[in-house]
Amino acid sequence: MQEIIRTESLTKRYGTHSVLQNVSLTVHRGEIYGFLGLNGAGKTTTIRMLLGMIRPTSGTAYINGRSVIEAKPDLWQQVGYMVETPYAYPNFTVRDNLRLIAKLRGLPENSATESVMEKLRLTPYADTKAKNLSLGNAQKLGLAKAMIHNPSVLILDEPTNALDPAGIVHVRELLRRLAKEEGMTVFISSHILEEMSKLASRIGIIHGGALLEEISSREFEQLRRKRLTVKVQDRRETASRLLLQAGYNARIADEGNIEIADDEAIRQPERVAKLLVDADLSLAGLTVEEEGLESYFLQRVSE
Ligand SMILES: Nc1ncnc2c1ncn2[C@@H]1O[C@H](COP(=O)(O)OP(=O)(O)OP(=O)(O)O)[C@@H](O)[C@H]1O
Repeated sequence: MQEIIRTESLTKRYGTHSVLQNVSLTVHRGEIYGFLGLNGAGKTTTIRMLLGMIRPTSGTAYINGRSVIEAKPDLWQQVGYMVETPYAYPNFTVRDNLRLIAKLRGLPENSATESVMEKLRLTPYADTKAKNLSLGNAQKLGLAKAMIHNPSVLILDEPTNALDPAGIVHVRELLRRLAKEEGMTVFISSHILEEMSKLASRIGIIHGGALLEEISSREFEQLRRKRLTVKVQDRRETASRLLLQAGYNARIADEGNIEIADDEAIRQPERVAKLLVDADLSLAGLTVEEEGLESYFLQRVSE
C-alpha cells in the first residue's frame, strides 16, 4: 500500500515544555485516518508540522515521500487543508471568496467555484456574504476552499466542529466517496469519538503528545468489548442463577439488567432466550451492546 503521509519521530518543544514526543505515524493512499485526542493532546501541533507551518524540534514529516520542510511549492498543489477556524473575507460572498482562491491557485474560476459549491451543497448560499453565514456553513466554506483544487491529500483539523447533524452526515459521505472513488487520502483530527468511528478507516490515538496506538477500524471492532443485555419482567435473580448454571458469565448490572460478556452468548443470543423462555421466565428485551469508541478511548488513556 502506497504511503502518502508519514512522520518520523516528530517532536516539538517550546522552551522546556514538551508538546509532542516521537510521533511516528503512517497514512496510506485512500485511507481516512482519524487522529483522535482530547483538547491539548497535540493534534493541531502535529497537523501544523505536517503542513510545514511550524518546524519540529526533531523528526521529519513526509507527504508523498517528500519532506515537507524541504518541499518545493508544487507539493502543495496536491494538498488541501483546513486548520482551526477557517478565514474568509467577511464582506465577500461565498462565490467571490471561492473565485478568489481559484484565481490564486490558477484554476478556471467559474467551473472550479461552481463545482466545489455543488459538492459541499453551498450553491444556495453563493450570494451570501461570508460574515452572514451560519457557523456550519462558514465551516463548509472553509472545506470548499481546502478542496477547490481537487487535492489528492486532504488534512483537516476538527472539520465537523460547527456542523449540525445533517451537515456532519453530508461531509462524512462526501469524504468517504472521495476516498473510495478517487483514492483521496484524508487525515482528520477530532475529539468527537463516535463520529470518527463511523468515518475513519484507521484511527491514531494521541494523548499528552504521544501516539498511544494506531488501529484499523476493523481491529477496533474486534477489540471493543461487547455484551449481551438481558431484560426480564421479574424474577431477575432466578434468571441470573439459571444463566450461571448454564455456564454463562452473567451478572446483574446497576440498572437491574442481566449482562453476559461471553462470546458464545453474543454470537447466539437465541440460545439464551430459549433457556429463559423454557424456564417460564418472561423476556422483555435482548440486545447486543458494543462499547463505544469513547469508552474504549478513555480506558486506553487512563492506562
Ligand atoms: N506556541 C506555543 N507555545 C507554547 N505551548 C504551545 C504552543 N502551541 C501549543 N502549545 C501547547 O501544546 C499543547 C498541544 O496543543 P495543540 O493545540 O496541538 O493540542 P490539540 O490536541 O490540537 O488540542 P485542541 O483540540 O484543544 O486544539 C497544549 O498544551 C498547548 O498549550
